[in-house]
Amino acid sequence: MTSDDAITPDPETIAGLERWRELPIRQQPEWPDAEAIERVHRELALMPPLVFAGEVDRLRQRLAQAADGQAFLLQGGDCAETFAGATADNIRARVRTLLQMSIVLTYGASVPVVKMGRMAGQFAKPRSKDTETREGVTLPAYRGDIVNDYAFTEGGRQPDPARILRGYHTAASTINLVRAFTTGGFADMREVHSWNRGFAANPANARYEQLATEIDRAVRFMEAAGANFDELRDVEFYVGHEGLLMDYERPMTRIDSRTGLPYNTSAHFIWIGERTRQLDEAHVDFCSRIRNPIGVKLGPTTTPDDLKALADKLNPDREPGRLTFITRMGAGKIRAALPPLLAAMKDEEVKPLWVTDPMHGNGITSSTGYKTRRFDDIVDEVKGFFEAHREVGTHPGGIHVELTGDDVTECLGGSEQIDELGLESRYASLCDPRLNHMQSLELAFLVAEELRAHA
Ligand SMILES: O=C[C@H](O)[C@H](O)COP(=O)(O)O
Ligand SMILES: C=C(OP(=O)(O)O)C(=O)O
Repeated sequence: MTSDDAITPDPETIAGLERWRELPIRQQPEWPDAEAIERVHRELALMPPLVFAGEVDRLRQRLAQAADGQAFLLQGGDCAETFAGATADNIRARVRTLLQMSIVLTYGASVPVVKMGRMAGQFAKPRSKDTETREGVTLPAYRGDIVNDYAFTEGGRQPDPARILRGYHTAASTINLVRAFTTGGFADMREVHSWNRGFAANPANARYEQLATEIDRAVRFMEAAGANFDELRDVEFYVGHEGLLMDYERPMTRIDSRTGLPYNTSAHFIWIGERTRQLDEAHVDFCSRIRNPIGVKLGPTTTPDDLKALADKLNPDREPGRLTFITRMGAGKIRAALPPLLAAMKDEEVKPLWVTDPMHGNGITSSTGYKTRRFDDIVDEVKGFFEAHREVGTHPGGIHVELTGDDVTECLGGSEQIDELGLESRYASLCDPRLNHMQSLELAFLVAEELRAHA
């Protein structure tokens, strides 16, 4: 379609995109210079989109299949991406880890996996407190690299609008490399062994190697029998992040010339956090007006009425694949809190996609002062998620995890048995603790077993 035959958007659609400005809003920084932020808005609004609306539509179809029990969503990446961390090595390690997890799930549970990085835009963080105090000094909390610096200095913690543009460029180079990896041969299923290269030898890797050997043998057999695996060279890979910082999300939202409808072109998938999912506030209103599939994080206090109201607001036409509920209840609560929510949506003709985030309800602080999570709690929440779906008769549709491809020591336990003293050796996250490569693979094997049992 040329710009001449672009569909003209309805003026009400355009006006609706500004409605959030009149509503209560949470978790936004106090920018020191109103003019500077306006300049950034104007500049960002002219930058090329990072994703194409047609890809967003295809993802919606894939998520509809997952909601229907025909596929499974794997969503993972850093808690908080950083500008310095957007290196080729880091991005490759994360993509490889997700590909490995996905092959474990596909092969282990015979289910197509929708692959999505918590990547290329996961730069803004909601915080429990607006400030942080260290040794008697109080400064604004770190809100992610797109807002301020982690360095605990007055200048560092000052929100800086120029960071939004750097966030855009970092997201652009990240998504560029992700696309190169996933469509340039790196993600070819015949490379299953090579994805494991470079990661330290450990029991999860050894189990993976065994599985890769089986896949290799099956692929060689099928090729000998005439199957053409060249078609499986490229993989679909999507990106998503929390749609938190409105000064980034709004300028990245554009009108699709094919349909005249608004798409947030900063990512395929946008989710609303547990702290900003109030029905009559800015984030829910804004997300209700964009075409991207929307996720909502749900903590243990969510009620069936909250769910119904969110579904009415975010998916009034009950479009398949439009709405994903990402539950993050905590291992001790999920078995009581989730079944009534599943039951409340069970009779809907078009069901939401149910995804478990076993990370955010299981945060603890170690005696040595690190934010951490126990691998056992994460596993227990995943098991509770499958149990709840079995009890109610609904589809467990996906998993959302904070992970890295690196060998960090941020979560306790796993077969490497990271203990409290071990945390400090390679703790790199600037916000919440992530699963390392081995813990991620271990979790994938567990999910594959649960999925197989559920089938
Ligand atoms: O990633 C999620 C939140 O941003 C994070 O859990 C908030 O952490 P805080 O409680 O240290 O602010
Ligand atoms: C803040 C996050 O999660 P939640 O909204 O579930 O706390 C997150 O996923 O980074």
